[in-house]
Amino acid sequence: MANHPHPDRKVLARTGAEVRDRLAGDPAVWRFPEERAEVYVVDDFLPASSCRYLMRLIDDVACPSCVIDGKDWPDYRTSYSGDLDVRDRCVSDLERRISAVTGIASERGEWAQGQRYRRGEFFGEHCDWFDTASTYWQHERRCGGQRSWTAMIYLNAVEEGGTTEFTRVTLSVPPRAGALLLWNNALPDGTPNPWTMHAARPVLRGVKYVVTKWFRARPCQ
Ligand SMILES: O=C(O)CCC(=O)C(=O)O
Ligand SMILES: [Fe+2]
Repeated sequence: MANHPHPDRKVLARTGAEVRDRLAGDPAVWRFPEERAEVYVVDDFLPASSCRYLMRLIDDVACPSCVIDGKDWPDYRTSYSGDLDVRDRCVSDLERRISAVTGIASERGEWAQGQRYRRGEFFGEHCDWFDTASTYWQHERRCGGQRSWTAMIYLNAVEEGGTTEFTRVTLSVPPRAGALLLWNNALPDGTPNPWTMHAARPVLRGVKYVVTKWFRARPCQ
């Protein structure tokens, strides 16, 4: 299997179809009109009180963000971030809400990560799926494998900047408090989707808070 270029292809294709069907049947979910990438939004996903609480929690746990292979990528992700403890009631409620929409059990995801961008901070262009030719893959393949879907919740609106931009398709998403942004990192056949390349543009005025949950092909906690 290690020699296969797309080791989790079958399960990612199946997960993609299951989640796609589920989202199509949910009137609260809206898909961006873009064939090449499956990107969805759910407005008013999280109540304002939870957003406020999670922003304070992120302030408590946030440390300078890292990227996989971070030493090769200085100044690529300048935000602050930290894992959110699922023993917190608000965090577990958020995890439950994400699983209710996607149908994916939270154990098939990494720990939810809170992220804060202050003025000038950003996350450079990247895809969330793993490069299976890299050395870090030897670790990731044993703990959950390839990334499947990404769920990201905006906790606040930003005065200026801080959009999430899918750079290979014409799609720019401004932060809206309580909105969930969801996308499939795989193509329908389960291989990595290069059209999901995205970036968090620099915050120009205000502060931006998000929570990200990256799902995997297999349980990883
Ligand atoms: O903050 C954003 O808008 C994007 C964050 C992101 O790309 C990620 O968490 O993988
Ligand atoms: Fe990302």
